[in-house]
Amino acid sequence: MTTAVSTDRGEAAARATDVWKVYGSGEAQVIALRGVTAEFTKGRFTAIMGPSGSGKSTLMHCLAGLDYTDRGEIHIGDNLVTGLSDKGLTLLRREKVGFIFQQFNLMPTLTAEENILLPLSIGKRKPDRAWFDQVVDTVGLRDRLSHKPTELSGGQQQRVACARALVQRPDVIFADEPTGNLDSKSGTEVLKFLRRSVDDFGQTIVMVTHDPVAASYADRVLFLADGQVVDEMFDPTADRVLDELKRFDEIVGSAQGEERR
Ligand SMILES: Nc1ncnc2c1ncn2[C@@H]1O[C@H](COP(=O)(O)OP(=O)(O)OP(=O)(O)O)[C@@H](O)[C@H]1O
Repeated sequence: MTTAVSTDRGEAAARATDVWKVYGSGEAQVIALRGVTAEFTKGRFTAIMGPSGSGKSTLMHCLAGLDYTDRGEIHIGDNLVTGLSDKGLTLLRREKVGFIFQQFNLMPTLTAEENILLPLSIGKRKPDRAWFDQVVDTVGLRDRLSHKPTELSGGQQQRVACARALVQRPDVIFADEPTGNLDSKSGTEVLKFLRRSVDDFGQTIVMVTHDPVAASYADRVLFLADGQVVDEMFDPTADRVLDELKRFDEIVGSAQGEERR
């Protein structure tokens, strides 16, 4: 497979340039990213897909300043992420980036409202009440704001996490398998919300997923294999994504067969 350099039109909200990431050393060494170059355009929804171990989470963690790169550059907007101190990274994550995780990651002792406002309170920023109301109404949580996470369904908890990410108006929201723990109805609600936040509010979203249906909500899918960007697809449908993933399986399968011979 050749390394495809990913390009997209418009201003980049996040960008990786020739990023390498190596875990471990010697025999245990794993090259998780091999020179990844990719742009994530402002106001667009991008899904990252690829086989297990292809480097999707590593790429997302490097983009979001949750992990260090070994080589190459990461930008969030005009900010160079690579080279920032721990303090600089903490500030950047707090002010520029929103996260949605598969496990929701809500604070159990706080109400839904307190969870949604937590990133703002940590950053000592005042909530814009009108915007808070709009976000809460969009995710349909108005009558659940005083509930603690244990009093909410999985889908409702993930909608709290979505609202928490959106309320701070980050440059980019990174979502790691946001529907992985949800039944298909709740998953659809979350995906529709993510789509709406792009269409109605101009939010930029980067989402790692294994699910072709989830990927079909994106504007574009970036395919990784063996730590490299190998393809991209605009205006994806679940069927086209599935076909592409099957094609990768065949290529990877035949490459492994060659190696064994
Ligand atoms: N902390 C770590 N230490 C050592 N190796 C790691 C670490 N994190 C990831 N890896 C390795 O790096 C490679 C890429 O992992 P990564 O989690 O990014 O893949 P992925 O595409 O997200 O996989 P999955 O779909 O299974 O979540 C894998 O071979 C993985 O085993």
